[in-house]
Amino acid sequence: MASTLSKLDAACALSGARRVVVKIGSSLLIDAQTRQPTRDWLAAIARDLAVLKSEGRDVIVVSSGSIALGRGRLPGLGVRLEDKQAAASVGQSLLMAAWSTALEPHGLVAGQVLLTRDDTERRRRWLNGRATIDALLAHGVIPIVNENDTVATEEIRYGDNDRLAARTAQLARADLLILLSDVDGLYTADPRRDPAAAHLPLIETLSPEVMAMGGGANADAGVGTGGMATKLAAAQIARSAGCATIIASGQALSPLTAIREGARATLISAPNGPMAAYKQWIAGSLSPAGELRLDAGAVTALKAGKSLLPAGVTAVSGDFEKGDCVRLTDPSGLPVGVGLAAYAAEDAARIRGRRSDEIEAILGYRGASVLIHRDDMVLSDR
Ligand SMILES: Nc1ncnc2c1ncn2[C@@H]1O[C@H](COP(=O)(O)OP(=O)(O)O)[C@@H](O)[C@H]1O
Ligand SMILES: N[C@@H](CCC(=O)OP(=O)(O)O)C(=O)O
Repeated sequence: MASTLSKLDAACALSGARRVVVKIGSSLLIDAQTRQPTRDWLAAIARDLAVLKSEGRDVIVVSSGSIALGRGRLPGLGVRLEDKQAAASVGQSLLMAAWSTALEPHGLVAGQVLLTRDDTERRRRWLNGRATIDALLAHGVIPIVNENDTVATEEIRYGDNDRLAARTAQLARADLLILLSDVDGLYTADPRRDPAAAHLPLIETLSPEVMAMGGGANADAGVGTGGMATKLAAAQIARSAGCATIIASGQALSPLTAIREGARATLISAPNGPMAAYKQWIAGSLSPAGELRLDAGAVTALKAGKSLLPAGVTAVSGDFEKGDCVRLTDPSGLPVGVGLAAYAAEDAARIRGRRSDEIEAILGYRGASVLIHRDDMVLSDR
């Protein structure tokens, strides 16, 4: 009975998702013997992705494989950091070529996105990354994301693509993250070591007991980059961003179709949607670094669900960067809400009270047409 429920749950989560991030590890994409892309598997997953796109869903792929492909092309490379980075440099273009070839028969275009940890942890860069991904999706492109291994050193790495995928899901405000693995979900213990381990179809709380089932970090030293523990850590990041996670096997051809058809998998649900989680984060975890005083017209517009235009701002105070949280106040100084500024304090002060079409002439560059986008704003309940 439990497995029937699991089939419905993972399948339903996929049918209901609006924006999906699919993480694909090197072992699925690259043949261990030939060190070439697994063309049949890629062709099949491209078909799966095309189906999701044709249903109107946004799809983002997080693809590993650059280092393995680069090593295949430059077999003489050693194991030093710079050798790995050289492998990534050569392999990343091979990886993108493989993706473009696989997606082309479906009329789909692949867009390369290389991220380092700073891109999702520093809000200024985070806003830029989000805008790029949104623009790619708006043009029907499938972003193919990987870590920027050529420049990322240990201190600035995500470390594994499971976590990178969760951060990408958070950045893109996806509602579903699919981690394709060599195992069909989470078990009560490592099924390779404990044949009595039971499959868990649905996880609603990532309790310490559940987290412990993945073992410690690098529990499976020598196999990938950390086994189930990194997948659970990724699911936890996704969940706190309002994004559910499916852990499923990617070993057969067309694994996404298999999930749709009820293949066994684990669904880790998320209680709130991504937008609610994002707004909770803005309202609850960030301390405002400055203040924008609004005129009465702007206050009315915000309450009607509009974004904040520079024209409605009468004063700017504090020292904030683009992407920082700022307090919004009405003409008498009473709180209206908080939001993430699309301009730093200095530029905000220069464009306050001015029309959006004057911004470029005033600042000398074309930035956002609003000072705070409505999605990046939380109004006080008054
Ligand atoms: N509780 C668990 N449930 C399922 N798999 C587990 C568990 N604990 C450890 N594992 C191991 O994690 C492996 C999947 O992690 P990994 O090899 O990193 O996957 P991938 O290469 O697909 O990213 C499984 O093959 C399994 O041996
Ligand atoms: N960014 C690296 C992969 C990192 C990683 O987590 O790999 P994997 O365990 O195969 O998902 C690469 O492209 O080779």
